[in-house]
Amino acid sequence: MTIELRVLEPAEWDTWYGALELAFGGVPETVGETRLMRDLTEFDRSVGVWDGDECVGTAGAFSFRLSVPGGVQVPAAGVTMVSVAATHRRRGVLTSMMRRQLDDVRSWGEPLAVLTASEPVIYGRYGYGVATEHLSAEIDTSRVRIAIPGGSDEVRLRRVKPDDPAVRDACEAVYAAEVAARPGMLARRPGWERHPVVDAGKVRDGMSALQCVLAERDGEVVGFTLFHNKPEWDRSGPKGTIELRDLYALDPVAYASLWDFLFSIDLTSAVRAGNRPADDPFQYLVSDVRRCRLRLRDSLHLRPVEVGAALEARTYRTPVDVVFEVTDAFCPWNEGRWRLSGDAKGATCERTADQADLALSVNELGAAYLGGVSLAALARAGRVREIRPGALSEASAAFSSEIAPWLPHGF
Ligand SMILES: CC(=O)SCCNC(=O)CCNC(=O)[C@H](O)C(C)(C)COP(=O)(O)OP(=O)(O)OC[C@H]1O[C@@H](n2cnc3c(N)ncnc32)[C@H](O)[C@@H]1OP(=O)(O)O
Repeated sequence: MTIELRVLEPAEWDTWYGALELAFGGVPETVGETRLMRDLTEFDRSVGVWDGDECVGTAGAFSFRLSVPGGVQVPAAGVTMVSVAATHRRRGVLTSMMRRQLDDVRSWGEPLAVLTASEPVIYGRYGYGVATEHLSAEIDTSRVRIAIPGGSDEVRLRRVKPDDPAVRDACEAVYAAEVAARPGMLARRPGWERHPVVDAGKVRDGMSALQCVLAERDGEVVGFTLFHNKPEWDRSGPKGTIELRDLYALDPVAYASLWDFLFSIDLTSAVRAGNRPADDPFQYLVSDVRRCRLRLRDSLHLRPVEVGAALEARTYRTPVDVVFEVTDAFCPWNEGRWRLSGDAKGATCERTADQADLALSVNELGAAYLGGVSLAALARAGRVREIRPGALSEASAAFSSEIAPWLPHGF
């Protein structure tokens, strides 16, 4: 039987998605999740690998716009729904899909490809670097208190229905303000506003349906939180947990007020947060950071598909003029020397025959791209080589970001 890789047809979606679910263990998603993924699938950007009429490989790409340092939203392929059947693994099926996909992304003119990995070991070979981390926390709210800056009396907290269209609009406006400020976030495309409120099967684990509380000042929505409550009891009494899904606010007072609300819900003694920015301010407001059990994990993996266009698309915190010698075995069109000249206003990045100042692979460029991983730290790990003395600290300062890059949700 011949193996065929081809673009996905809408009529094939159920079989294709069934193959994906099976590769992830075979536990079906909720109806809401499946419907959302069906609606969000971009068929002409998805491929299936077929062994006869059996789907043995899946991969898709969303046409995202990713916020980068400087606030520009850059076209980026959001690599998603990647799987290979257990019967066909380790025969190069994934590599064939990644080859096709990166060639496609290049032809679509998107300078970046991004993904979240089921296992971080998979994607380095295709040129991805870990560009963002996320912070998780398990906070003992029976012991930990949160400090609220003055002015909280002006913030009104109001419980609302999370899927009310007016509520969604107000929350999306708060989200959009954050996208402009923080690299790594995705500008919302039509349909994606359903993502934060889709029923993700948490209810099965004994959790409440999604709950939403708005923070308002003078009648304007200035923040919101989405969460589940998981009530539990033992012989000494209640010990429920708040499972945080989202929390955004436009100012520090609204932000702290929402956290304080979550900390003080009766019959609960813990807040669990699975995906917060690495520099989330709550860490600096709590009375006992050790009892917050903080942990960092890799999140967004980023690949410059066109090195020149990618480096030109962002701005640089301090002036920079360096020549990179780039290696890229999987996408050799990026190999060679590139001169990057830029500052906080803009940048150019062009091929050059000049001497190289720094040598690195495309993985390190991807890791450093959003400003969350420093080139200097990568050099100390032996992954960036300084050729011209001074070039490392110049480039490292220029690439850095004042605010930690963060991807708030998977895709
Ligand atoms: C963006 C996303 O959607 S992430 C989700 C990824 N999907 C999953 O995790 C679902 C379960 N796993 C799978 O479906 C498959 O095992 C995949 C997709 C991870 C790998 O597919 P395969 O077709 O087996 O990969 P392929 O044969 O092309 O492997 C290429 C190389 O990567 C290595 N590799 C692939 N997957 C893994 C892994 N999970 N762990 C370690 N090495 C791996 C292979 O050993 C091979 O190495 P080599 O070139 O040195 O021989």
